[in-house]
This record gives sequence, C-alpha cells and structure tokens, in this order.
Amino acid sequence: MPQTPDTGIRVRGVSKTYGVKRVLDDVSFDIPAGTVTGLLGPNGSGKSTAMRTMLGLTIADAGSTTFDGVLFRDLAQPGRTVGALLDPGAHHPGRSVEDTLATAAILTGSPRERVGELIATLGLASAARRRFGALSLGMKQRVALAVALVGRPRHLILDEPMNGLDIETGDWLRSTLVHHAHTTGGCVLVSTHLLQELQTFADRIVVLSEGAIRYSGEVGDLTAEKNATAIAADTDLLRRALTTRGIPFSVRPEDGRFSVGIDPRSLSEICIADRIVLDELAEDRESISDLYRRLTRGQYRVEGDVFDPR
Ligand SMILES: Nc1ncnc2c1ncn2[C@@H]1O[C@H](COP(=O)(O)OP(=O)(O)OP(=O)(O)O)[C@@H](O)[C@H]1O
Repeated sequence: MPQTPDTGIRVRGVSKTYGVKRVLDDVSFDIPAGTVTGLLGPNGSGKSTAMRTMLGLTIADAGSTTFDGVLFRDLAQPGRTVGALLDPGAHHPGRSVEDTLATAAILTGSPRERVGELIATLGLASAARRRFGALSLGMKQRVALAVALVGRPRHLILDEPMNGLDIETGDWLRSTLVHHAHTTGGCVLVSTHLLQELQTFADRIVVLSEGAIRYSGEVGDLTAEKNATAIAADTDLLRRALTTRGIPFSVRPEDGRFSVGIDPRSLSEICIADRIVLDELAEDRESISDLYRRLTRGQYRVEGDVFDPR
C-alpha cells in the first residue's frame, strides 16, 4: 500500500500517570495504512490505556494520536473513521441486541439496513431480540464487534477482540481484519495475549511492558531477529556494560550464559570497547515467544506453586 506522510495512525509521545503510577511512558508507534498491528503486553502493561488515550476516552498527560493526520476530536465523522471495541460488556444490559445496533447505527449516521446485515454476518439472528445483559460472553463479544463495524470505519481499534469467540468466529474475524486492512488501506490495531495467533495474521507487532514500548516493527523482522549468546570471563562486567547502554539481556543461572538483544557483531564491539573477555560468543535465533518473554520479563510474573500444601 503506498504511504504518504499523513496516512495511517500515529501515536506520539503519549504519557499517562494515575496517582504516582506512570501507566504510559512516552509511548510512540505507527500503524501504517493498510496493515494489521498487534499490541502485545502482560496484564497491566498499559494496552487498554493506550487504546483509550488514542480515542480521547482517557485524557493523556502528554502526546497525541492522529488518524490520517487528524486528531480524534477533530474528525468530521469519528464513527465512520474509527471503529472501536474496548469493553464488550459496556452496553445497556436491558436493551435488545437489535436496539443496541440500531442505536449505534444512528450515532454513526449509518443506514438502518446495516443492522440486519451485521446481525446476519455475525450469526446474531437467534439473539436479535434478547437483552444484551442476558447474553453469553462470546455473544456479547459478537455484538460489541458489530457495534465497532456498524459505521464501516476506515480504522479499527480492538481490545482483545478474540476473547470468548468460538474457533469459527475467530477465524472469520482474523480474515475479515486482514482483508479490510489490505484491500481498503485502513489500519487495524488488535490487542491480544495470543502471541502465536498474532503471528499468523498481523503485519506488525508493538510490545508494551510497564507502560513503555519494547519493540515496534514487522512481524517478519521479529522472527528473524538475530541475538547473541555469550559467556563472559567476568559476568558483572558484561552485565554493567549492557545495563548502562540500555540493552535488554537475560542470564541463565545454571551456567551464566547471557542472551542479549543485539547481534553478535554489535556485542563483540561493545566487549572490545569495554575490554571484556568472552569465553564464548554465538548467534541465537530466538522465537517470537522467547523474545516476548525477554522484553516483558518481570512485570507481574507468576511463579511458585499455589497448591503447595505447606
Ligand atoms: N482509571 C484508572 N485509575 C487508576 N489506575 C488505572 C486506571 N486505568 C488503568 N489503571 C492502571 O493502569 C495500568 C495499566 O492498565 P491497562 O488496563 O491499560 O493494562 P492492560 O495492558 O490493558 O492490562 P490487561 O492485559 O490486564 O487488560 C494498571 O496498573 C491499571 O491498574
């Protein structure tokens, strides 16, 4: 898809603090026109807050988001420009599915026929007259998706849209999102915890941890990433050299082997500059899951045995 400077979604320098907690720290990333971008991060890393600030639902302390060069608040037809699914439960529990969609159609200036169309496409016919509050999680998710799609928006921002969907509906959603982005030039941003799944349909990935961007780029580049593994004669020296340069790394406790987020040549250059002796230096092509774990390590990590009878 041809790019011009003002197409796509651009998030620039967004920060948000709640009390003393910095939830987003100078977050910047692009969703180029015609791409699906996955937003990944552990629980509480700031994904939903980032999406909410993009839409002006949470006011950021600093920074901005533009849609084809325009701030959300300045969009002439916001409902036609950006469709969002943030909280699938956030619809009136007493309203029927049909009325929920009809209200969304009015708010986005969409024709009434769009409601019937979405009810059919999303398999909601048997639930059309049921109260939203009485639906199962998966059916609520389908309704929330229909609401996001009602205005035929150019861009989509979807917070964990696969949650609760059955396999067939999940497949339909993935192919619909890819088709939309690749054929219309719109942008799709999807947050999920399903890393392997994202690898099958996203063009780009943004990794958030503790409110900061740890990676932003093509899915292909991520899987092809070449990292270095090394064993240093003096572990503390290498640890210090990497820490002061802000280079992510982990150390295997059993043998002190470093896994470093740069290629072997760059690591070798650092070691020469800092006069660090290496006993071993090798290339380690890591999987997307390994990289993700390394980038987000430490934030709300779960460990230990909760069934320990002690
Ligand atoms: N309105 C709020 N007031 C205070 N703290 C908030 C508020 N909204 C979010 N937070 C905090 O901001 C941090 C990020 O939350 P957020 O919901 O954005 O994370 P997330 O990555 O979407 O998490 P999850 O994967 O669990 O949905 C959390 O520590 C959360 O408690």
